[in-house]
Amino acid sequence: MTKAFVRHEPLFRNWVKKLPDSLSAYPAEDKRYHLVVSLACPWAHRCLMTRSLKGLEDCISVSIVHPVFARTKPTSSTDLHAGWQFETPGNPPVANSAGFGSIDCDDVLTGKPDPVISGAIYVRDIYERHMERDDHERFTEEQLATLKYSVPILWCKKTQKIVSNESSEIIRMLNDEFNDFSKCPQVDLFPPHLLNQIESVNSWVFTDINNGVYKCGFGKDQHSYDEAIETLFSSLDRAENILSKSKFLCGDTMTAADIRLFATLIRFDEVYVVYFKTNCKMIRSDYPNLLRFCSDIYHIPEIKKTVNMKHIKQHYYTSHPTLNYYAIIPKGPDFLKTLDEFKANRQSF
Ligand SMILES: N[C@@H](CCC(=O)N[C@@H](CS)C(=O)NCC(=O)O)C(=O)O
Repeated sequence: MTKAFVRHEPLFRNWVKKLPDSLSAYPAEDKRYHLVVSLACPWAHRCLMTRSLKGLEDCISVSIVHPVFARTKPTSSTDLHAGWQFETPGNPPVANSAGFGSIDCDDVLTGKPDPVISGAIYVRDIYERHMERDDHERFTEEQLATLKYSVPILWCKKTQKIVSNESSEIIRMLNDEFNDFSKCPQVDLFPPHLLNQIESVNSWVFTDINNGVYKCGFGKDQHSYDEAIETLFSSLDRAENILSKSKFLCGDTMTAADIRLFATLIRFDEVYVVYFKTNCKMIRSDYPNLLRFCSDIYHIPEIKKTVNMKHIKQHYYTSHPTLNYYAIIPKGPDFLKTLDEFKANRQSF
């Protein structure tokens, strides 16, 4: 059996469609849909960035989970699953699933139980709620056995079901289908003339970089790591080269391809270099064009408000006891300060 990290296929792949195209169960409507996210998760972050850029905050509500994975059946002696939990601001700090660390319940959390999906204490509860309805019939035993209780989730308040748990499809829906309710319908992260180019960039950025860092971090043998790290850095070099010639990955316009790369790069120096052992080069010292790209995107106000480095570090460094048993969170290197300094230095010329 392979010891390489294998990402599980998401199981919920329904589409929200705008009226009048929509004969589907999920027509685009104001305030009908809800996102469940972690501010730490790069896949959820794509959705938050798209929601913010499109001005969909009033249309699509959000629940924010606590950054630390917890036992989701804490009274069971056989079910040791650990995953996302909801928490209430001001509650006592939370330890990791091995009992170490002390992570505060800060003000950005949206409450336990979740105020929108009533009774949900864990993200797992949302999946189980959905499964209790009729849908599990269409999943195979194997799919159910490997089901991940992942975020992001796009939830339908009307049917009380999961619409989608695939971020690449959620961002497409948020971009295309909600323009009637968007404060910025003119923002288009998938402009028609760039669609082929976006898809072609996404294919290697996803495999080698977005997922590539996870392959480095979660592979279970040297060979898997060695392969993943080679591919990761040759693709980062490739992105660096593209961004030495153009502002964004597909030219002068920021597209979904940039949002997807940014979600990994903003976590790179703070987390992946240490935690996933991706330490051949750092963005801040070795990749001037990736650094410039990160600074440009981070300083867009709609993006900046979606970046929560505290949750990012708290989540990764405490949630996998096999990687960091005592849940100690490293102090450096303050990548956001580097981005602010980069911007200030550029402006002073
Ligand atoms: N295909 C999913 C993947 C999402 C994903 O992997 N989310 C991680 C957090 S970064 C998760 O929720 N993992 C739950 C777990 O490992 O139990 C997407 O892109 O939406």
